[in-house]
This record gives sequence, C-alpha cells and structure tokens, in this order.
Amino acid sequence: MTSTSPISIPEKLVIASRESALAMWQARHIQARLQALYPSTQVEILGMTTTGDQILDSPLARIGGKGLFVKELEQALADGRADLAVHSMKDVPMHLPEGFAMAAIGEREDPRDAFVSNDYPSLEALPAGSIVGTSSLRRQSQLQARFPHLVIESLRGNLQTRLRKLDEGQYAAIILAAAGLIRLGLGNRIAQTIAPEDSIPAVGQGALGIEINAARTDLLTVLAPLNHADTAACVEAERGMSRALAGSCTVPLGAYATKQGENITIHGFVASVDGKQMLRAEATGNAAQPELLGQQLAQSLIARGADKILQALAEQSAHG
Ligand SMILES: NCc1[nH]cc(CCC(=O)O)c1CC(=O)O
Repeated sequence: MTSTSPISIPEKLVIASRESALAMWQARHIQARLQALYPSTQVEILGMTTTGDQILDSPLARIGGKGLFVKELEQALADGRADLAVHSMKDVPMHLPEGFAMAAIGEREDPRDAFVSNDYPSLEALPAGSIVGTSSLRRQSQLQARFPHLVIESLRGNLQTRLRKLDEGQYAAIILAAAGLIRLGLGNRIAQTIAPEDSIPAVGQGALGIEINAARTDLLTVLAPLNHADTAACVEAERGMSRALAGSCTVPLGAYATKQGENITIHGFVASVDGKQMLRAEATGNAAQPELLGQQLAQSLIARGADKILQALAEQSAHG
C-alpha cells in the first residue's frame, strides 16, 4: 500500500549557485539534503558567475556591496530558470528585493573568524608591523582595536585565491571565516579560531539561506524541513540589529546571537575603521521576537553614540 504525500513535490528542482568552490559545496549540500528528502525528484545545480565574483580588485565596500553576489541568482529565480538559490547568509543584503523570500535558514556551521598563517600560531604572536590580509571592515576594525601595531592590507578573491596569496608570502597572516574553510575540508589551515568576543562575527556568518521567488508559495512546505529554527531566530536577531543601523559591508559592524531555552542573547558592535572608537553592547530577550531584540541592541548602541560613528563613515565615503 502506498500513502499519498500531503504536499506536492515538483518533479525537478533547480538550485542556482555561484561557481566558487564554497558556493558549489553549499549548493551540493542542499542538493543532497533535498535528494534524501525527495528521492523521486530530480535535483540539479545551475552554476552562475556573479558580478561580485568578476570584480576582484576593489574592496567590496567600494563596489556596491553584498547585492553583487545575489543579483544574478535572483534573476534566475525571477525568470524560472531556477527554483531556489543557496546563499551564505552573510552575503545576503539586509532587505531582499520585492518579489523574493527567504524560505529556509540552515543550521549554522562554526560562526567564528579564523586566523590563518604559515609562520605564526596566533594573532598574539605576530610581531609589530606584520601584514594581515582582510578586506572586511568588520575584521579590520576589531583587529586594529586589539592590535594597533599590525598593518591591515586588502585581500579579495574566493577562498582558494586568498589562501594562495597567503602562501605566496604577501601576508604574514590572513583572517577568514572558519565555516568556509571547514566546509571545503581546509580546517587544517586554521591556526587559531578567534573567540566571538574578540572578533564578533558578521551578521549571519556560518549560516546558509535558501531564497525563492516569493510567488512560488508551493516551495515553502517543500523547503521547510531544511529550516533550522534556532539558527533562523538567531540570524533574524542579527539582521534586525544591522537593519536598524542601516548596516552594510561599508560599515564596520558585527553581531552574534545564541539561543538558550526560550531566550536569545545577542552581542554586537559598531566601530570606526581604525578601531579607535569601538562600541559594544549586548541584549537578551524572547526568542519569539528576534528582530525586535536586534532593534533593541541597535538602540543601545545608538544611545552610546553609534549614530555619530555611522555619520562620520557616511561623510568619509561621500567625500572619498
Ligand atoms: N564574504 C565571502 C564569504 N561569504 C561567506 C563566507 C564564509 C562562509 C559563511 O560565513 O557561511 C565567506 C568567506 C569568508 O568570509 O572568509
């Protein structure tokens, strides 16, 4: 006897993905999970190059930010070439364009930043004047606050390119997300994982998001089993903080939320690029209203002067 499925599963599902090794790993991971859930569905990957992958010589903060990595994938969702797009939540803009929805957020991998070096075991071991590679204003500001004697230099490209630049000797060390290295089986390159209180992670770091065309409400139940409720609530709290501060990758800020029972605790910061001004705050509240909690965190940062830091940053970028 066969039981009839309560939801209608498409015969075929196409996943849009960037073509970097990390993006493809993430797409294959979601492909495997969908294939296990729906054995009679054909799950395919459509690889795409995004503008963000093509422009590798300018800091992301200058060339228009996170949207560059998702726009082409959204185009494929809009015109029906793909059913879902897999993103690192870290790369997803704070406001999705009209017509798109985040159908699921997967369980978070290690959210921490990783110190990668061939010559030194830790940040603490780096001599004065050492060159550390990162193009993230968030990492730069937090590093300079703790280690003003280090020199930060820009580092762009996909994970393999960044590791190659380190191996060629252009940097004493580089900072990467632990999650990406672990997913690609490169966890052995991590010399030191940096505690979240020493380098507050990027909003959404380590979590995968599955985006769909909002009109495809049929996909919500199909994708629901991929949603990890605790991760989703924590990432929503972090994004709530960033939205309330109009955050983008042009602003040195970060937030990291964890869930304990019915509550979420979120730590966040806003800083000047040189790390000389560093504002941090924390908030705890009901996990049922994560966005509100993120907004409360933003409010306490604003009460401490975050708006002045943000204003100064906006003036700098307008004049620079
Ligand atoms: N900005 C690129 C990017 N987007 C997501 C990750 C890592 C994986 C993740 O956070 O889920 C990375 C690489 C990095 O920051 O080292």
